[in-house]
Amino acid sequence: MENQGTRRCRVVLVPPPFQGHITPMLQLGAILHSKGFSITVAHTEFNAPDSSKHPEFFFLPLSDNVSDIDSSFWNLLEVITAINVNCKEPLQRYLVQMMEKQEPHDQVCCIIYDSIMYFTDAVANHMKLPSIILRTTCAFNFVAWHATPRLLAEGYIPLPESLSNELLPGLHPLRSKDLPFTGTGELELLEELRKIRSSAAVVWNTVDFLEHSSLLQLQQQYQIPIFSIGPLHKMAPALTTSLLKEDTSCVAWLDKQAPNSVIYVSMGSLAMVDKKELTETAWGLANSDQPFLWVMRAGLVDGSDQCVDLLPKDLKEKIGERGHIVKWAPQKEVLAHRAVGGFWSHCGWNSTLESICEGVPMICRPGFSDQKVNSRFLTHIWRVGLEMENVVERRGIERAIRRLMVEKEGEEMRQRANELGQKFKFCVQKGGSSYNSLNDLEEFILSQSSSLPK
Ligand SMILES: O=c1ccn([C@@H]2O[C@H](COP(=O)(O)OP(=O)(O)O[C@H]3O[C@H](CO)[C@@H](O)[C@H](O)[C@H]3O)[C@@H](O)[C@H]2O)c(=O)[nH]1
Repeated sequence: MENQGTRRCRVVLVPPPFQGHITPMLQLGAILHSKGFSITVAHTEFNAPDSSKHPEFFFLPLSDNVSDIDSSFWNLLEVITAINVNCKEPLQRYLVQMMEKQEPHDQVCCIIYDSIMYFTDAVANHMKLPSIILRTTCAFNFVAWHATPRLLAEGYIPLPESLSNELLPGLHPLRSKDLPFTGTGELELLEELRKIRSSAAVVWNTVDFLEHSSLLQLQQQYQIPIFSIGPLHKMAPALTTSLLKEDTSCVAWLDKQAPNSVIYVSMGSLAMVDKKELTETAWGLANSDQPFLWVMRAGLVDGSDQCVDLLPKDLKEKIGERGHIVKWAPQKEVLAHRAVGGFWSHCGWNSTLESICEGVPMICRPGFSDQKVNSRFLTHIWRVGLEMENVVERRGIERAIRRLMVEKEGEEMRQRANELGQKFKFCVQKGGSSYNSLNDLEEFILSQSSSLPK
């Protein structure tokens, strides 16, 4: 179903099938819809968004043939490659059909695709449609990616252990171990992801003041407009984008806790931990004496649907009512709750933005890719997070929780997070940088549409 009304033209969105990417794309769709554009979401059948939650969009399922391959975390590169091969023909076919039937008031005026869905560029070219890329990580992540040829030449990739703590020249504050890639195996995909191809512009889920110099650097490199209109979840009207069912029981539990007392623990939708880390984290939380809310999604430990069953009985008894465990939480609501005073996070970019917006400081336990970059900025530039070292054991965890939740150091981080959160609020308000940039994006899309053949 789709609510038409009087619309300007149609924007086709192409998100990849991952929660951390579908969310910002749907948020962008909701923003553009509120500006009068019609929205089509062309998505894979694998991990498809729930169309019933978005009656204002038209959904176009693309057959991806991913069911034939192992789609587990360990195989993400193969899944991404398969999608880019398999979805091209169906998207092109659907667009041809759509454009043959389109009414003058419902012309497709541009395609916006996530960097991961890079096949879209060829489809847009074939259809003579302008395309725009949506980037869902921080801008600095791409600054680091663009430095790959130099880092390869200087021997920083593949990563020699002896250099892992060394600050990288030209990439302050990253150390070699913070690079968003670890070896040459990922370089081919990286090369695809960092290209801007024939895109007319880039939309970035970031905030200008936070990443001003990175954005300037990328702007010079790309020579096309960059619209930084984040944080998208604050720019968009409220909408549900979860692929998993949210367990809202945690909100009633939070209501019973003291202000700023709860540490929220979540590793996002992809990052995993091993059984030892799960147990050590649980002991650290149990021994910290702080109340905690923990998201143990199915698969957080590889192969386990009920991760809570992996915890020993005596540990569960010690935790008792002080810990509340769910499989998936309404995270934005949780972070905005007065009881939540800290976030133990894998530092995905959405979680990072959501936490800062609510003034919640973090314990940073990055897993892979841009998470390491985000963690470094959170801990060493914005100073709203504590870094968890690689060896995760109960005493270190207990100590980190106390530092964040009880000690002055944590209070100061909370204050800085609050100040950053306030600045974010100004950016999305009338006259703020993201607000203005969105108006520019709107004009830009309309200017692209006026040059299309009628
Ligand atoms: O119980 C939960 C846990 C998470 N979320 C939401 O899920 C999203 C998770 O996104 P993110 O924090 O970015 O983590 P990932 O799911 O790991 O996201 C992938 O995509 C991000 C954006 O490109 C990257 O920054 C990450 O490294 C990559 O793993 C956020 O919006 C959360 O609010 C919930 O709603 N409930």
